[in-house]
Amino acid sequence: MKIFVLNCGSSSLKYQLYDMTDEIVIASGKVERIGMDDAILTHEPTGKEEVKIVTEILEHTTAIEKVFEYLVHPESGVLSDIREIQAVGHRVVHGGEVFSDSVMVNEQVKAAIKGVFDLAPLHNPANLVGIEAVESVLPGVPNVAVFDTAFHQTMPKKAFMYPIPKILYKKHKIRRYGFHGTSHKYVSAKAAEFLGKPIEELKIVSCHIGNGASITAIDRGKSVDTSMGMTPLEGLMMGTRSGDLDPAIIPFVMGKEDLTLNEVNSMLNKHSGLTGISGYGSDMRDIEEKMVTDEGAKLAFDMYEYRIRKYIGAYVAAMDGVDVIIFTAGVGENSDILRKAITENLTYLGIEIDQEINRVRSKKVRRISTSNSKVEVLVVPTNEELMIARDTLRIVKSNK
Ligand SMILES: Nc1ncnc2c1ncn2[C@@H]1O[C@H](COP(=O)(O)OP(=O)(O)O)[C@@H](O)[C@H]1O
Ligand SMILES: CC(=O)OP(=O)(O)O
Ligand SMILES: [Mg+2]
Repeated sequence: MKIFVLNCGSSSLKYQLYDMTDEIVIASGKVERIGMDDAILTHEPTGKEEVKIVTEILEHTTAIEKVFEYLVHPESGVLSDIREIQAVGHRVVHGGEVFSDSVMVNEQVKAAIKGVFDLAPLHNPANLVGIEAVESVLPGVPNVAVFDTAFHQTMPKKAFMYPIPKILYKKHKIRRYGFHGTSHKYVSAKAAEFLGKPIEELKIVSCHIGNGASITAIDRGKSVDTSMGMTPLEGLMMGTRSGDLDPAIIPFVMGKEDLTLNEVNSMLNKHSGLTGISGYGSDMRDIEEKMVTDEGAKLAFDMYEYRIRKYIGAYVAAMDGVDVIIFTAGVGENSDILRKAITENLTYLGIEIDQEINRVRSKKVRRISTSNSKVEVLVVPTNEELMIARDTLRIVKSNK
């Protein structure tokens, strides 16, 4: 069965086309910097030459249309007909408390995804656009939704409740949900496999550092706490999101700057984080380049790193120890500078890093800690797409 997987992130879209007979990737690719006039589309047909184009792509719909064009392209295509795709798996960021597992998409599911737009304003709208774009190009082909929130359903109440009047949880489901669950689940399983140990014996701190970023405490295979909350705004400082702050700032700034609720939401989601502090935008590659000479970029980097380090400490405390720390996602996998800055301040955990290995670029799972280190520190490339493809196959089969 050929399964197409779509992962619409806030600023990027990633896709993979699988032949699930042996989980082989027939084509993969991504569109980065969506919303900018120099968006980058990279299409990688297996066994053929990679295509890379830089063009204006302002919306996710346009990005998806372009991807389908390349899938059936006379030279760089891998399908003779787009209808060879038998099922499509979609990453959907927020499932609220409605979904604790992946589901077949129907009108009710779409309404439920829409029902929590407010809770993931940068993501769920993009995810639904993805579903609807596929429905129009591939009518009749089953779509499966795989939720970021599902893995974190194991969090205990003391971790997922907010210390506000309890009635608000009952009335509005205001609680912490957590995100990037598909990724945290995948990399923690990969790490256990790499170390040759059962996951049931490991305490893992998983750092998913991309444009959106979250850290999860995984105790013996189960998510017990995670840095994102009711929405993907809580927790770490991110590309454009503030992460944790004093909630009193919100009414204060609304009064002082005469902002509406929408405006303050947009400020915290789109104009904060690395963008808000550096003035150079959200891309860590730009920050790293500028911070050598620019104070704003340096401060942005230092705050970003410091906040990650504090969360690692918090989750070591939450689990009363740690065996493995994982770095994953766009920044976590690629920025040796950030990994160095974080880990050289974790000496209290007995962590020792081989900086030479840390600098090596690779798409493979690798250990960057030395053999003397008391904690294993790994870089594990995430693969949310493979997890989604597997779930899609499972759901499609069980619905037959
Ligand atoms: N070589 C690199 N060095 C540092 N950061 C990088 C590098 N390559 C990619 N990134 C960072 O990865 C981020 C994207 O991560 P990704 O996990 O794809 O994000 P998302 O899924 O949230 O859109 C970019 O914003 C960029 O900052
Ligand atoms: C939930 C979330 O922040 O996702 P992303 O990292 O793709 O923006
Ligand atoms: Mg992502």
